[in-house]
Amino acid sequence: MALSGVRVLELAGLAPSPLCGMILADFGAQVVRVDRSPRSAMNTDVQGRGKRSLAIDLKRGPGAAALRRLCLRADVLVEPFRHGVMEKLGLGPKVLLQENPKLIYARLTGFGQSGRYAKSAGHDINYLALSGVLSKLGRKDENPYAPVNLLADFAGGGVMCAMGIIMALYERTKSGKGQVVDASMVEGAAYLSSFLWKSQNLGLWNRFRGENLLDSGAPFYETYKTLDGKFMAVGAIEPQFYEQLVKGLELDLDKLPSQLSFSDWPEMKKMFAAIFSKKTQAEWCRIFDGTDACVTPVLSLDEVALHQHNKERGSFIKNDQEEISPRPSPLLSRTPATPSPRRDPFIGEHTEEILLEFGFTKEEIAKLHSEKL
Ligand SMILES: C[C@H](CCC[C@H](C)C(=O)SCCNC(=O)CCNC(=O)[C@H](O)C(C)(C)COP(=O)(O)OP(=O)(O)OC[C@H]1O[C@@H](n2cnc3c(N)ncnc32)[C@H](O)[C@@H]1OP(=O)(O)O)[C@H]1CC[C@H]2[C@@H]3[C@H](O)C[C@@H]4C[C@H](O)CC[C@]4(C)[C@H]3C[C@H](O)[C@]12C
Repeated sequence: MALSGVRVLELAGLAPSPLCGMILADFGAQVVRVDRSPRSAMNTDVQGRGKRSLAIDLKRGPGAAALRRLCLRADVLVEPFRHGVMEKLGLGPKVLLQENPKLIYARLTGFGQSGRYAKSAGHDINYLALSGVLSKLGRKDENPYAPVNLLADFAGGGVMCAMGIIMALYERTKSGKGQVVDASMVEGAAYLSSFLWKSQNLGLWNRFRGENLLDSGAPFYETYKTLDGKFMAVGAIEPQFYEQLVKGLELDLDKLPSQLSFSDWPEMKKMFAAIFSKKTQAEWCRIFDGTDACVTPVLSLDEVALHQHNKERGSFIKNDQEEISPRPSPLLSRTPATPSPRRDPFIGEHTEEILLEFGFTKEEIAKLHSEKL
């Protein structure tokens, strides 16, 4: 796999860094999640696929020293704590990069390693708010709406951090040197929304929230409820696709206001909603499947793996515990990801095995155990 042979130490975090570690593991990296001792923490990492777990108390000297030893043989360290925590543990980048100059030291935070909020707590919604993106999300006359914790935690955090790590790994093949990856979720969310910034002068966003082309303002870029209480997603932006949407709705294009007549959008949305409410989701699929009307069923998590298109591509996979989840993406033709089918690791499940692999003797391991580290 693309990342075979890459050794990653992922210090256990809440949600973003576990996704980063899982992506690296799915594409072949050996990921060791460094957990707090089993006695004190409940495992909340639901993205533990393909990882092994080592539990060690970093707050005590020998525990931090053990992590420093592990870092000597690691390619990547991912730390999910607020700014300054690792320095407090004596595990900051100055120390670890001094001891292993090839180490890629990834720091996944909400606000970054500098700036007045660097030491503040926060969650996805806070980062999304500070990025400016949240101000653009939500329906007309409603409060801004954060789409679960997908945009800052995962897209702007876990995925962006994994990308930074992989870029640093590639750069290291030329320079032979590691570096610090300062992944701020505020900046990650802002960066992935560059389109919002760059398209300001295209007239896409110059109306209030929820009144624009792509933010539920337009009748042809919206979801509509069907007779059976499900939904259809409509994305017929271009005139040639919009024409097929209108045909599928059995409307006469010539009798409708112009597609881009903003002032008519609210009335057109009501008309479309009334029409969509007359048929079931399955009936609308029979009308629109195979056309370029850009109309698709809004599938639940229970339905996605059964949808013909997703089945044909194998877009969703099952592990040994019969749990369904998305197949890693993107699909590399020659070296695809092979996600582990095994259950996620228990906290500390592989402590001894990992320490042995990283050069600790059985006596040293016994000592760490005896000192309850
Ligand atoms: C599932 C819920 C989360 C959903 C995602 C949510 C929406 C997010 O946005 S997650 C993104 C959060 N932000 C970041 O990750 C940015 C960077 N990180 C931070 O800013 C901070 O880490 C923080 C704000 C997230 C948390 O701050 P905190 O003060 O807790 O920690 P830090 O300052 O970073 O310091 C870490 C300290 O830990 C010490 N440490 C670390 N490793 C070790 C070790 N191996 N040994 C010893 N010590 C270690 C380190 O030294 C630091 O110590 P000091 O502080 O003394 O310096 C989940 C959201 C809330 C969860 C629930 C909640 O936690 C309560 C229960 C907890 C229980 O254990 C499990 C069940 C819970 C109900 C739990 C369930 C879910 O996980 C949540 C709902």
